[in-house]
Amino acid sequence: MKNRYILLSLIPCWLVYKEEERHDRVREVSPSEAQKQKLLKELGNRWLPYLTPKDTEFHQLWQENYSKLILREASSIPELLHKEVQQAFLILRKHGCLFQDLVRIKGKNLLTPVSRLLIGNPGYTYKYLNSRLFTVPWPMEGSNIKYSKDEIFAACRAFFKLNDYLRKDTIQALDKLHLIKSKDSEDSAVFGMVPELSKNILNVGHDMELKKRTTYNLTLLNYMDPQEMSYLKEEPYFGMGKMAVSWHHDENLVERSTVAVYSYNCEGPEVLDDDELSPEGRNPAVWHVGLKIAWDIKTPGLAVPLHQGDCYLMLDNLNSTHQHCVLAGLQPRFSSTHRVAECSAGTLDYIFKQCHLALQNVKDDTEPRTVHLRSMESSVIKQGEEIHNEVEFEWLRQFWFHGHRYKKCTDWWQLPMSELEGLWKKMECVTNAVLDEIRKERWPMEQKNEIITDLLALLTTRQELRMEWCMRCQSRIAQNLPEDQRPICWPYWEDEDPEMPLPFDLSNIISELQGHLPETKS
Ligand SMILES: O=C(O)CCC(=O)C(=O)O
Ligand SMILES: [Fe+2]
Repeated sequence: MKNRYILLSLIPCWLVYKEEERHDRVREVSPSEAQKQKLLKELGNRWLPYLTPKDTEFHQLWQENYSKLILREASSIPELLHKEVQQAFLILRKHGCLFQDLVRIKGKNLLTPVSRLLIGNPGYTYKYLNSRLFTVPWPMEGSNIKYSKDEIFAACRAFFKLNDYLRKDTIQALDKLHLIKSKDSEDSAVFGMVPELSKNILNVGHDMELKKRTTYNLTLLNYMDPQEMSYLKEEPYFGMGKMAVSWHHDENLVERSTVAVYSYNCEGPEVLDDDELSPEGRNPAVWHVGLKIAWDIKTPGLAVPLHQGDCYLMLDNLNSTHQHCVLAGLQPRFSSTHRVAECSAGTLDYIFKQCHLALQNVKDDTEPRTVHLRSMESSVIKQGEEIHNEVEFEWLRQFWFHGHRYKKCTDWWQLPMSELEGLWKKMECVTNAVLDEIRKERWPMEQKNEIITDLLALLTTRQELRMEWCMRCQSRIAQNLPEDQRPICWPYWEDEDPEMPLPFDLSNIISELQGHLPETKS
């Protein structure tokens, strides 16, 4: 592991240039980007209107257009919970557990202004802006997790408690707004009395739906000290001032699930008197959450000030119909954003199952490097190679891209990651075995062509993604990160590596496969 940096520097630079060219060619303006540019041009130097609590129509606008945004003022939340949570934020900052993410947006590598940490169910991950974050596990019942420090354990426990509090609170809020309709009441109106049994079944459906949308499985913590940021983007449509997080919808969430946010700005010198500072618009000294309706320029935007310990809930489909942003104040500020991440392909259980599925095609009783395949059925080969790509690019490379950051809090991921690497290595042997079989004459033409066509597509993707990950790791912005966070391009190996049956660079194999296909197909 130690010599990874050395290996990385040996990646031939022509590979890098090739990849840059590819990106230039494929980089194009997405429709939403084009629409955004058009809108900004139309606006010229005018701003769209937005309201703050100083405006008389503020509450009416909120009720009419932003009713699924719920604010819970700090005073409504138990004092002890505030204490534990705020302490937890400070501990995590003290131990350097929050990191700026090197994300990829429209082919560009960018460092997020806010520093983040994902805490949640053991083995869960959350993907945003092409980066998969891995949870520092919170201590759920029955889990036995080792933390690097007792204080970090206490911090994770505090966010687990907060999560439970916010879950219960969210259920109450949804009930109050009748946002999860009881099927029971709808149906009984139509059919008269519902027999007890079917009533129970309907209630079960209702409860499941409620659970699905409120059982937060992780929280993404944010932290930023505006004084440390030399540059923050200006909010472009309304003139709301400096943004810590630009307009966005939260990604990868269960449909219609709530996002619950706890906001904690460190107290500083008393914030300047509101009206004196800015007779119009929001107070730039105070942190706010900004909301707007997506694709709507008629409805004014909303800027809601957030004071120490305030929480807000984005209920039901608010996250998809509206966008939100975070407007910076002057003091450092933390937030804990509790989400129901869509995890059908995002848990360790899931990826292990996938790997075992792929490796069902290997006969058990063989020595490590030479594997014997059970089937050369094209669908079986294809599935195996797809999973090979999935574990390599969605798990191993994503994990090592974050360097050693996870070790700061816990060694929880080390063992599963090395197990996954072992399974992936076996899949390298499978690909090698498939290639060996193809080189033999005995396969019917049609079956062979089918396998080669699928394999070619999947190996081309593998090659392209390997180059892309090398580029991401080698970018200047990545290399300038502090040592413990610096991306590691892993897995990586040299051609002569006796443990690896195939080269890292698949160009020659791809050319060979192209040569196997009949003229018309190549
Ligand atoms: O900090 C906040 O209030 C919200 C942050 C946010 O929108 C996000 O992390 O997605
Ligand atoms: Fe968000």
